[in-house]
Amino acid sequence: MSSYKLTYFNGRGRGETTRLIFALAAVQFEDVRINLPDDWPGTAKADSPLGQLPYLTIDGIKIPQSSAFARLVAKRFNLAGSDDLEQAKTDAVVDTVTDLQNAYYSIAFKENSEALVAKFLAEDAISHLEKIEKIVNLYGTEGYSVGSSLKWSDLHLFDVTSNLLALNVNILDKYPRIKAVRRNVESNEKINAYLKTRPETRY
Ligand SMILES: N[C@@H](CCC(=O)N[C@@H](CS)C(=O)NCC(=O)O)C(=O)O
Repeated sequence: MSSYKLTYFNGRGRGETTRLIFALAAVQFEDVRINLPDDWPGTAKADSPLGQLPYLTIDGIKIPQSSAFARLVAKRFNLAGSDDLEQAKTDAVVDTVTDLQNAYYSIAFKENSEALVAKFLAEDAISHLEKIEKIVNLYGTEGYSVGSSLKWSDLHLFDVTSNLLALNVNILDKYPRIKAVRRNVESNEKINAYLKTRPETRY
């Protein structure tokens, strides 16, 4: 059995999808949370492979880039798709969700950004949500983004759309497929238990 250590800031951010994969697979991992500003940059930055977080240390080997290591872990625990075609569909959903994640991060940390956030919610976020609804409709069944079992794409969708719901509780009302995936993820027993005990953070 491999050992896993996730190093990230004390937030959900680009680390939470992997935490959710571990929770769903019921796999133990070390959850190292770097505190800002005290512990960053300093030695934590120097220790990271690319001067960024997150990274995952697997049996002593550090892997940067959140999608790369989330995909690896998902593959190991059968949450990445059952054949290469289903894996590609799952990756396509993940990438479509990551486009939204990147757009969200481009506005989330700006100071005095009320106007920017309002514009994002009215325009950019909607355009991304429409694409996500479309691809989930294309590849998934009710409650699943791909096929008919939970995959890491569902977990990624769940976490990233939570950021939008925190800004506008009604933002998903026009996206029934996205909402069904969220309900399915949230009602999973292992995920539900994890959500109740994880640290509460804004992002
Ligand atoms: N493509 C990378 C992006 C990593 C990234 O942008 N990390 C940010 C936090 S989410 C970071 O480390 N910022 C601090 C810094 O660059 O000093 C990934 O997905 O892991």
